[in-house]
Amino acid sequence: MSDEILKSHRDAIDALDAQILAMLNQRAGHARAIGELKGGGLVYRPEREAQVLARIKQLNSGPLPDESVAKLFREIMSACLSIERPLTIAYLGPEGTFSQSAAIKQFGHAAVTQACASIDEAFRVVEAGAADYVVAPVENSTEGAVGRTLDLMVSTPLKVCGEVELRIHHHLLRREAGLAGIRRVYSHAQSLAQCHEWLNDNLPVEVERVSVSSNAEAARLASLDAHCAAIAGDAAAERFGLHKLAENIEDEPNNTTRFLVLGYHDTNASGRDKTSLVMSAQNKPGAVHQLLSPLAENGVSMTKFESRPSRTGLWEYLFFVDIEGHTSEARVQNTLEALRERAAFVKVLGAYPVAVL
Ligand SMILES: O=C(O)C(=O)C[C@]1(C(=O)O)C=C[C@@H](O)C=C1
Repeated sequence: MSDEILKSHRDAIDALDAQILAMLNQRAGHARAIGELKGGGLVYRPEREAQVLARIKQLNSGPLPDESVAKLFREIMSACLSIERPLTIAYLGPEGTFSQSAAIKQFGHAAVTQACASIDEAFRVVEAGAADYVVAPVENSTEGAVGRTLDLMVSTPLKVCGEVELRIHHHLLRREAGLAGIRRVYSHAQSLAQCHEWLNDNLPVEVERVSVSSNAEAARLASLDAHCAAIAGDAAAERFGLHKLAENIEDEPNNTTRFLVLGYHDTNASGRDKTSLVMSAQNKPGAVHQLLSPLAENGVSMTKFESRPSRTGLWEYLFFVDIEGHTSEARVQNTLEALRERAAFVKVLGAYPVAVL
């Protein structure tokens, strides 16, 4: 490669960087002006963010992949929003958990993330106004529903205003560089289960598997003892400065966790939305079928159905249902009206944009 050609490309990059910088600040100036128009009210607009990201992906003609440009714009909006007002996001800690990664995926790095000891506490700090939003895991593609989040959603005054899908990649992490001498592997019970085959195939049988409260806690423990390893994700590896001895060791390659974002407000329609509901049905034959028939009658598709025993009455069930569409649409309103006539209890948990990233 000739030095001259290299220099000409770097000069071009310098010139473009100066333009990009000037444009970013122009964009931030508009965001600040919008912030002033909002007059100290609601600054975070998930429907607008979803539209911005979807449009960027559509406009993109490469060579950068759609996902990369969307991630860059995620961070640009995060920085713009933080000059309107910085947001605080509560999540199930400690630092380095997948919940924290989900919070950053949704709000970008300019948001302040606040680790909480439990999902209950994360809801409570937002309900009490000590944080703006909570990001809580609701289901995993291999392990199923997160019951505690579902239970909390039944009674919280908070509304769902977004969803985040996070691919879960587990790595074997350790302070030392090689596999030799590992006596114990720490991880959350779910992650040990999700990497069961890999552990059987790659570590001696005498290596003890110890379940702890979170993957981040596992990484912390592994960082203290040269004979221990942890199974955890990238954020925990970074947080505790551990080597990745083996990457993506989950047995199921499409392992994904879905998180919900909840805050104290409703969200306008973005054009591609979902509505989450919880309702009760009587425990008698055909009750569920009868309850759900208004969906088909109004041409509304169901994207999720999860049943859970109600904690109020024996043999009564709650049904968590996600439907396509927003509560401002007539077909969704008609469906809700019909559901309210049939079910003893219906609560709209929130209407929000379908995940774009
Ligand atoms: O459009 C707005 O309401 C803005 O505040 C601007 C902006 C952006 O940077 O594009 C920032 C934050 C909002 O959550 C949505 C979009």
